[in-house]
Amino acid sequence: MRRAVCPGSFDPVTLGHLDVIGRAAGLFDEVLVAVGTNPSKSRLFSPEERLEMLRRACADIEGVRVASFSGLLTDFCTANDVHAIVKGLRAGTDFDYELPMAHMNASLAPGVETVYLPTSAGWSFVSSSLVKEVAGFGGDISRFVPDFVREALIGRLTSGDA
Ligand SMILES: Cc1cn(CCC(=O)O)c2ccccc12
Repeated sequence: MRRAVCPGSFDPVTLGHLDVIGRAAGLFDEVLVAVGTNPSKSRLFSPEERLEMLRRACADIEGVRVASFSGLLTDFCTANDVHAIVKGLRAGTDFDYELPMAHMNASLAPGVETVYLPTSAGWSFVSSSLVKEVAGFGGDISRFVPDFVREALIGRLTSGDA
């Protein structure tokens, strides 16, 4: 069983994430989409909300499971018999940020490889942060997230809980 992990904060999940997750599912027997629940970072959605949105968004992708993790990603990999970390890259800046982590992870868990998938060109500019910013100014984000995520995001931004 070749199992991979797709880690992220997914605050919230975007269609760019789902593009990479779906392609990773075609490369491995199983893909664990892992939501990082690092308490020191403030997020718009709670870990439970992010997990629920991911589970709904990935429900139709065969071979994908959603989980959460805190602490070291390599510890999650060891505990779940994961052999590869799959990262989506949008631009060179993503690579510059990701490469040191790949070397550190290889040092911490020599049996776990990092695999990069370039996002499809149409999603190269899409990030959770930018989607939240655009939605906050009333912009149309319907092309970048599932409908139920758009509704949840607008609800959160207009409820004053953001
Ligand atoms: C492009 C891209 C960025 N990330 C991290 C995003 C995050 O940390 O929320 C991904 C996670 C899974 C699949 C693709 C991606």
